[in-house]
Amino acid sequence: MIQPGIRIGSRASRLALVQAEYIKSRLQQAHPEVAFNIVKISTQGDLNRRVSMGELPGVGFFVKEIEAALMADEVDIAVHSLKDMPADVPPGLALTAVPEREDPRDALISRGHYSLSELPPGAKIGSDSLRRAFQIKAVRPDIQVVSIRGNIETRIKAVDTGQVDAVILAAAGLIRLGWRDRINQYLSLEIFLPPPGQAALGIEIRSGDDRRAALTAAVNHAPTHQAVKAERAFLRRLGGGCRAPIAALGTVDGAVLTLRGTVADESGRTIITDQASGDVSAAEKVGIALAERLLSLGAAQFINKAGE
Ligand SMILES: NCc1[nH]cc(CCC(=O)O)c1CC(=O)O
Repeated sequence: MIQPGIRIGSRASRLALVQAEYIKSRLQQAHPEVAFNIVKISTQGDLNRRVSMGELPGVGFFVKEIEAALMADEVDIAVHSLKDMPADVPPGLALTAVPEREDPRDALISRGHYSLSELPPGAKIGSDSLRRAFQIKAVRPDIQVVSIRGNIETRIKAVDTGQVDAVILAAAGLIRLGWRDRINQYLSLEIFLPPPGQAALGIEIRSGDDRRAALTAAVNHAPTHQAVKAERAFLRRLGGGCRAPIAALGTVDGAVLTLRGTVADESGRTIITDQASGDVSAAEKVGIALAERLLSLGAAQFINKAGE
């Protein structure tokens, strides 16, 4: 019997296609009898590239069109950068597999190959992330953080042309695009805690599609999946849609999952960090417990305000 092909939906950006190709080849290896094809979908996030990310309404604009294609049965499997996925998966869809995480750290690319501490006084760093801006201010209050638009290539070019002295990007994206040797410094996780899901991929299908769910299991990495579940439960409990910067990273050591999390108010004046541990099988409980701890430590004041 001829098996129908499986359509893998991806954004058309270079990073998204590299990620989709990687998942396609892993799936192909695990299921040689099935044909896998990549379907490119252009998203609002790509179309609005000239608009600063902070100005775009809501979260998840990179994933929405792909989810719509999934629901409309135009594709069967979606591959997303997990950190671009909203805390809640829409009804009708399911996040079934999370492959092993790439390096979760942020990375600095600078003119003159300087590290963050070596950059000259008053240097300009290009970033569109409120989280990264606060983290920079915490160690180098003299540095000017300027808004910068565009994809990863455009941001690196801004360094090469002297528009900015440095940019901070997720190491994972740079490594996946083959630019590991452009990284001048890997920033410490102590200060630059990444947002939930950084460096991880999310494999999404229509819920109830048991055949595809079974297929995607081949690319799942259980420790990463559990870590990401904790990070996303943390995000959800804090209020996924709020504008307050939220960072979280889960790590698994044997049967113990440890989650570190940070939440800042919109001005960056108050930054609250803590960690929680628990059994790896109770990942979401760890995420919720940490969120509640941060809320009781004072995050409740600015989280609630941000939603108004
Ligand atoms: N928001 C854009 C985005 N989505 C995923 C990555 C990089 C790879 C990843 O974190 O998985 C990036 C760029 C960046 O933050 O540098």
